[in-house]
Amino acid sequence: MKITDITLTPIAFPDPPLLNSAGVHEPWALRTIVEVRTDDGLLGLGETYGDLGHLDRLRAVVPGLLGLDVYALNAMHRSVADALGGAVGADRHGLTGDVTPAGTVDRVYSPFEVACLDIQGRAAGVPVSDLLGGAVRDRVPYSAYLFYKWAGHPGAEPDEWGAALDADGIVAQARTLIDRHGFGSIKLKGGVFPPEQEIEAVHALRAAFPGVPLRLDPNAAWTTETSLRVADELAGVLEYLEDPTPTIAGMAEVAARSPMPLATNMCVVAFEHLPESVARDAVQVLLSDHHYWGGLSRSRNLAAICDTFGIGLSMHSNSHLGISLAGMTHLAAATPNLNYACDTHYPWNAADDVVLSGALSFVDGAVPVPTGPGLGVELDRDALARLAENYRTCGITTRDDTGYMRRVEPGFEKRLPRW
Ligand SMILES: O=C([O-])[C@@H](O)[C@@H](O)[C@H](O)[C@@H](O)C(=O)[O-]
Ligand SMILES: [Mg+2]
Repeated sequence: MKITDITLTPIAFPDPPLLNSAGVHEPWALRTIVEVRTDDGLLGLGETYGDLGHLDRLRAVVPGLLGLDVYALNAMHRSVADALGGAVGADRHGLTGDVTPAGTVDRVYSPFEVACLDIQGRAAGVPVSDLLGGAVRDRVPYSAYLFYKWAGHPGAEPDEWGAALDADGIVAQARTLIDRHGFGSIKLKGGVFPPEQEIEAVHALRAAFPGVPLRLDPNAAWTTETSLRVADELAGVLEYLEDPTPTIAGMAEVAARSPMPLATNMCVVAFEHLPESVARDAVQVLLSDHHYWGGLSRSRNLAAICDTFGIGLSMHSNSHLGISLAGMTHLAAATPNLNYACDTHYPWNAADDVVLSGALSFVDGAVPVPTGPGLGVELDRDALARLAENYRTCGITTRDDTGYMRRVEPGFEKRLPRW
């Protein structure tokens, strides 16, 4: 089954003004939809970042992939590495740490690997989870991913979610997400307000949702001292504290005295970061993400490393649509040691999905693992055309949370740590 054609379609879909330590989400989120076709007429799908630099790198590797067999994943990885020639992608799409040349290869390779696994599954008549070793669960739990947010984008009408700028707003947002989707655990994106306010919000969540596992993620907004103070105040309340402070060294310092496990999707984001992190016991829970850990198979390698070193495994997300959610769900289903509910931004963006509805849904806070061949999702061609037109007209080519925030608050600085 040789690859005969690859189509890359950059898309944009509406995104609410979600706040984080870097700034605020712009009105449009970008992705790239990857379609891989074979000589026997099969089609496989992938989804990845849409930032222009990444899109250019995707385009640059396509010629080397044409003609390869969809089973030749090692050759594909090699071909991507050769075509990139050591290039490093500057990461502007959101708080996922330092990008290295090897990490850049993994980011660019990922959507092609997913598309080839989709094709392999379709050819064999089995779901992608079977290709990854077989599902060990038939439903994948996700967490309610809460964000401080404005009522709407500046100059626009309030959106359906309304404002969440204090503890009451955060509890109300959690209630909406849990009522709609049944989530059984909660993650709060922090790093937006001084730590005291975010501690208050976590306590309010604990009071409103007793027994529900809680996480807080300030995306490296705190010094090590502040991190330890917050950790002490939230001892027994959080299941883990995510990226309180920058760097492996900083995380190790906090981890040595923290009463709860520390998690990351910022200081360990490529295989070459693992030896130091393991040696210093900087991170007790790793957030995997097939979009930058090199696709689904290499994410399973990561899971094996975590298993070996006794590191817990969770899953990270950025703004995404259904092809990504399908990939995340197959991977989580086939990863025995993925023992935390996964993150997903999907509820914030699902209204504008690019796949036909029906294949993916949240039932009691979990996505039932698709059982159809491949990823189990089909492209909605009308939606793809609409979202591609959004991309052409929205005026955004690279995610820039900080620049957008500065237009509203000219003095805003992305300073990590800030408190
Ligand atoms: O979407 C966001 O604003 C998040 O802050 C995202 O960019 C992060 O990468 C992410 O979700 C995280 O867990 O750090
Ligand atoms: Mg995080």
